[in-house]
Order: sequence, then C-alpha cells, then structure tokens
Amino acid sequence: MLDILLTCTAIAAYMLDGGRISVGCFLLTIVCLAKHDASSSVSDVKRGEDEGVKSTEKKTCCGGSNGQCCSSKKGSKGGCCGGACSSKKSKTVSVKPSATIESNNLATDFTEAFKSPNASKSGPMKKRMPRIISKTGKGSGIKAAKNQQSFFKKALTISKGKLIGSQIYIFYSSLQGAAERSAKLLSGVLSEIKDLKHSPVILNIDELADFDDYFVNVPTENSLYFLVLPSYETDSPIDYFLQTLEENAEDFRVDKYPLRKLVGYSVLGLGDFETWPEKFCYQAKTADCLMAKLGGRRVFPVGEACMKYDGDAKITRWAQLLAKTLQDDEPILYEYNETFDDDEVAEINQKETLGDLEDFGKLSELPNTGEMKKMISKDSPTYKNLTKQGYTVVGSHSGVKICRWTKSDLRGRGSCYKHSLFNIVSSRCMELTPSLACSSKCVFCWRHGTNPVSKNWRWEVDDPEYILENALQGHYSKIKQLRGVPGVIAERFAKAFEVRHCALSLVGEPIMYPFISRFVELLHEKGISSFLVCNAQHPEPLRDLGKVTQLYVSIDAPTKMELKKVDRPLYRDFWERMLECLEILKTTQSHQRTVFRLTLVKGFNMTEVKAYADLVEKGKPCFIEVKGATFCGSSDGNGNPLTMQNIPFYEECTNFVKALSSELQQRGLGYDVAAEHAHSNCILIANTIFRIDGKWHTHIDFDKFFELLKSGGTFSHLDYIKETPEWALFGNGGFAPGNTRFYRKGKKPAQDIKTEAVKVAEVSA
Ligand SMILES: Cc1cc2nc3c(=O)[nH]c(=O)nc-3n(C[C@H](O)[C@H](O)[C@H](O)COP(=O)(O)O)c2cc1C
Ligand code: SF4
Repeated sequence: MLDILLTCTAIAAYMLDGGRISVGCFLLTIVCLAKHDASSSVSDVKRGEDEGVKSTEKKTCCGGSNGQCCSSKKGSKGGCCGGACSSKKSKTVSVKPSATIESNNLATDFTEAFKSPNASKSGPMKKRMPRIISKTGKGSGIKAAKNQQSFFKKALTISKGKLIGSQIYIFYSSLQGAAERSAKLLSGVLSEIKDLKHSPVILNIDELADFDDYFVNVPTENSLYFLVLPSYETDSPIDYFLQTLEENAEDFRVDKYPLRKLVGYSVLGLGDFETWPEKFCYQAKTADCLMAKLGGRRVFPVGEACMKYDGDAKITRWAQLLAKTLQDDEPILYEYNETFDDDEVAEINQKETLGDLEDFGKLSELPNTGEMKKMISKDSPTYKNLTKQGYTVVGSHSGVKICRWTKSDLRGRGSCYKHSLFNIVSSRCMELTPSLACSSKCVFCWRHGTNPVSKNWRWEVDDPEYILENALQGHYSKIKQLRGVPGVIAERFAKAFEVRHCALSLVGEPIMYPFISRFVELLHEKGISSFLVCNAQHPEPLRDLGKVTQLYVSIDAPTKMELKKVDRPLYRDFWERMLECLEILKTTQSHQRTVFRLTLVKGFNMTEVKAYADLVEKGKPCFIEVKGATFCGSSDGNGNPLTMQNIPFYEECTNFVKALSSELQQRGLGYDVAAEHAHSNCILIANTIFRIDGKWHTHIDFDKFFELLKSGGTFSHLDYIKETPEWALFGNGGFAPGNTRFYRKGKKPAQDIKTEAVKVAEVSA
C-alpha cells in the first residue's frame, strides 16, 4: 500500500514540478517496486509450503562419503563431499502439484507423497511443514534426471496418515529360529501399541511364492515393512533375497523406485559380534541400503542385535523404541545416497554377484561380501539340516542319499517305479545331485525351503572327478550301514557296491552345475548309466549337454499360471524358458531318450489335459512319465503348502493318463499308455515308435548303451531298447517277480497304494 502511495506522490511531484525532480522520483519508484517484489516473494514461499506452488531451495551437500560432491561430478562414479562441501547456492525452483510428481519416476518427493491428509494450511501443522524439494530439473533426459537425483537425496517427510494406522508386515528369514522368534517378539510389542489399527502380519521371506508380490508390488497402499534378518557368512537364503532386491533395483522392467509405494520400512539385524566383528549384521545393513535404493523410506534406524548373549532383551528394547516412534507424527528426514552415475547402470547390470554391491555408494562402507561363498559350508545350518535328513554332502555343493527303494530292493521287497518302466534296479542305483541349489521352489519339493536358491551358479565349483569319487564313497558307506537290516539279501548287498545307475536328480537342479556334461562322461566311463532330470529353466546348458542314457524334463504344469503356482520359479521369464527347453528336446537333443516328468498335485495341475497335450506336441518326448505327488510332511513352517487333500489317488492318476493319451491320439500324435508301477502312483505313456510288432520296448538295454558309446559313433534312443516285461505293462501293476510284496501292519492292500505314497518322505527321483 505504502509503495503505491509513494509512486503516486512521485508522479504528482513530476507533474507539478515540471520534471526537475523527476530523476529523484524515478529512483524512488524503482526502490518501491523492488520492495514490493521482495515482500511478495516471502509470502509465495509460505504459500508454496502449503500449496506446492513455488519455493526457494538451498542446494545442499548430499552427505556422501567418497570425498567428492555429487554436484561436482560429471560422468564419473564419484560420490559427494560428505558434508565438507561449501557449494551451497541459492536457487529458485518451481514445484509441480502432486499429480505431476507421481508421473515423474526419476525423482522421489516424499514431501508430497507422504503429505498428511489432515494437514491444514495453518495451525500447529504449519510449524512442522517439511522443506519443499523440487521435482523439476532444468533440461530434459539424463541431464535433468541427474539434476533431480540430488534433490532425491534428502527430504523431510511426513506420513500420509498416522504410522500406527498402517498395515504392518514383518518379514523374516531364519535358519536356526532366532529371527523367527524375534519377528514374533516384535509383532507382540507392536501389537500392544494403543490405537494400532491392524494386527501385524508375519511372513517368512523364504516361503514367499514370489518376492515381486511384496518387493516390486506392495500388498496394500498403507503397507509398513519391518525386516528381521540374521547375517550369515556362509551361503544362506538371505543371499538370494538380497540378490533379488539388487536385481530389482537394476531391472529396467521394474519401476526404478517400486518401494516408494510403502509407507516406510525398517530393518532389524541379528548377528554375532563376538565371532564375526567384521561382518556383524552385514546382510541386514545391506538390506537396509537396498530397500532405500528401491525407494523405501526408512522410518527407524537399522537395528543391530548381537544374539550371543541376551539377544531377546536387545530385540525387545529396539522393538519398544520403534513402537514409540510409530506413535510419533514428527516428520522424518529421508536421505538416500545415490552416488553412482546413471551411465554406469548398464555396466552394473551385467554383474551378478553380491560383491558388486560395493559399487553402490554407501554400500561400499559395508564389509566386503564379494568373495565366492561355498554353497554349503560345513559350519552352516543348511549342512546340519541336510545331514540330519540323511544326505551325505559331497564337497560344497553336491549330495547323495540312499533312497528308501534301495533299501527295499536289498531286502527283496521290490524296486521303485523306474524298474518297472525302464529296467533300473534300485539296489544298484545311486541318487546324486551335483547342485543342491535350485532355481525353483516347487510346492511338492521335500527340500523344506532351506536349501540355497538362485537363478544361476554363484558359488565355488568342485571338480567333477572329486564329486564322483566322494559321492561313490558316501553312497557305499551308507550301503554298508544296511548290512544289519533284517532281510537284506546277501547277493544283492554285494552287487550294491557296483553302482550301475545314477539318478541325477534327488534335490536341486543338476544342470546348473557348470561341468555337468563332463560329470556324465565320467559316469559313463565307469559303466554307470545316467538319468538326468532338469526343471526346464536352463535352456543353454540343456542345449550343450552331451549324451545321457535318459534325459528328463519336469513339466509340473501345462499353463503359465499353473506353472507359477506349482513351481514358484525364480525366473520372471520362466514360461519362455520352459518352452525353449521343449524346443531343444525336439531339435538339438532329439537323439536322446527324452522323458516328460509330470508330478500330479490335486488342486494345482490336474485339469488342463489339452494344455499338456500342447506341450507334448511342442517337445515330442519319447515318454511321458506321470506320477502322483507324495506328501512331504505337514505344511507347518516348511514352506510346503500341500496337505493330504493334494495327493491324488491312483485311480485319479490313471484317469488323467487315459485322458491325456486319448487327447494325443486325437491329434494324430502316436502315444499310448505302456507301463505302470501302481505302488508308487506312476504310469508311463510312450511314443508308439517304442511299440514294435505289438510289443512295448520301454526298457533300456544297458550293455548295448555302453557298447554304442564305446564305438564312438552316433546313435539314437531306438538303438538301446529292450522289451518291457509282462509284469510291468499297464494293467499288470508293475511289481517285479522275485520280490515279496510287503504290507504295513493292519493295512489292507487296497488302501496301501495311497498310504505308501504318503509315508514316503521323498519323491523317488
Ligand atoms: C555359520 C554361521 C555364520 C554366521 N555368520 C555371521 C556373520 O557373518 N555375521 C553376523 O553378524 N552373524 C553371523 N552369524 C550369527 C547369526 O547371524 C546369528 O546366530 C543369528 O541369530 C541367527 O539367526 P537365525 O537363528 O534366525 O538363523 C553366523 C552364524 C552361523 C551359524
Ligand atoms: S522338486 Fe526339484 S525342481 Fe522343484 S524345487 Fe525341488 S529340487 Fe527344485
């Protein structure tokens, strides 16, 4: 008002005075106008705080640690000044309304994202208003993105609503139980918060069917995550979890900041400072950084509890402090130190191992996790678990185990279904895997969720010669232990020390082992036939594979949706991988004796007969082996969701097989039901090229196989076949003569078929 009066006075003086004091008045006018501008600017900032229209931003140091300010770097990996930088320029920038902010995925403005719906433009909220952070950078493309990144590093944020109104998810991973216990403890403490709106949900990370459901997408829009993570110097499922978070952060198909949809997160680390001072809680700290890198907002500092002494008390203290903070609506300073350069993302993308985490700014402060770990080291809980389950761990990634059918055959009680279907005698068969790790988490797997999982090989590698030698030793020492078992037939016992067959399956994914072809060659050199089962997720090694006696591919479901449900594969492109594997069977590997292995799980994969037929048409296998799933224990805490209701009866399996066979015949594909082993719910469909002169030839002539191998010439699946004996044909049950059928006490033979399958704690490989 005053400036307008002064301006008018100056004009009037000019008119009256004839311009003599005009210069003075002009200067006065300029001063007045400048003063008017200044006062408007202050009120705009205030309004800006409330409306997000305009703000004054002080460019601050990014808080990095590499001795370089991010503002000074150009095309280099450098970090920032770590607080020593003095380049604090004033800058006026405009802030877009939140709708525009949402669409900009390069910068994350939690100031807007977590704005309280209750925040009024005046009153008590006003003094707690967060500093406004610009969303727009000058220019466009990568340059603009780089400008924006510096703003993303620090922001004072408030929550959309009260934190205690959020849906809390407590994730844990545990090998020995401490993290599980701590997750429950945390849940208990948080549940006591007065006015907590929803009860916390506890989830075992290792049992999640798909990490993406929680770490790319979020279950509810008000999700608040707490991660309870132990650290293991040895390989553990946490490695895979961290690897997935890292891959998500680098995957161009995934939103750059998928976890900004969370209300927030915090990580509680468990460890042992006394034994691992250098690596104390290192995996929890890594998880904390990766959650931030994915856009998560840290609502409470990472906890580090040494569990050696008094662990529960420390966890309780952390949980109580957290509970107190959750009830506090003060804004939170969000800071993420993204000091690596955009141009280097591609380079980082190519790297697979966790060691590459070092490249990410703050992560470089963490202990070096880059060395290749042993898949199963002797002091790891996984090793103890496996040996408790009867495995002999060979080297650091292979295992052998005596199958219950080996024992049964030694006692004259019959071999497994592979005897009926293919002529493999159980007492001379060694079950082995050169990779205890797998790239799937099948619902019917008996690994109980603790074995290592990974998409690719990321461990130390043992020599194939070493594995075979030690596996045979392990197998023979277990056979020796059976000499005192009542009913063992001396002749079979003696023969058992000359292994004739090797089932490369057992558990894990054998084809992941980098020297699988050489390993198979070594088996053949010792006169041991090879039965390799793979999960149709690794087309490259499948293509490169040398001759095997029989090559299996597991087809656990016929459609993409069902396969995801049954196998819980780690690969996002699991379906394409499976189709590629089938194509390889039909083309590059068509000289092999190929088998589709179908494991039927009621309620999961038993309905889509036509879709199965489509896959058979694609892969044209020699055989389709259909087997009802077996029950591997209760669903409590072992990651296996199957119950007895999911185990099909033999009749249900035969109905399925008949339907599939007739569908294939209708399509003009020559397949028919050939053999069975009713005792283990197993039936074989064979290509009719194996029905010669009206007689099925599904058995293998092993002598002929080795003869052909020695000759060095090329040969195919039809060159080492043998007639299927009468007792093994479909309809005859498949129980080999010369054995005595054993029925469990009090069980009628009719019931036995299903009960037997249930009692088996493992799927016969
Ligand atoms: C083989 C082995 C390796 C371990 N390595 C580390 C480590 O590197 N850093 C650490 O802080 N604690 C380490 N620990 C300690 C565990 O993290 C700690 O015992 C934790 O409470 C285990 O949690 P869990 O029972 O839920 O698996 C290790 C423990 C074992 C048995
Ligand atoms: S069943 Fe086989 S493929 Fe499936 S998770 Fe177990 S080991 Fe892996």
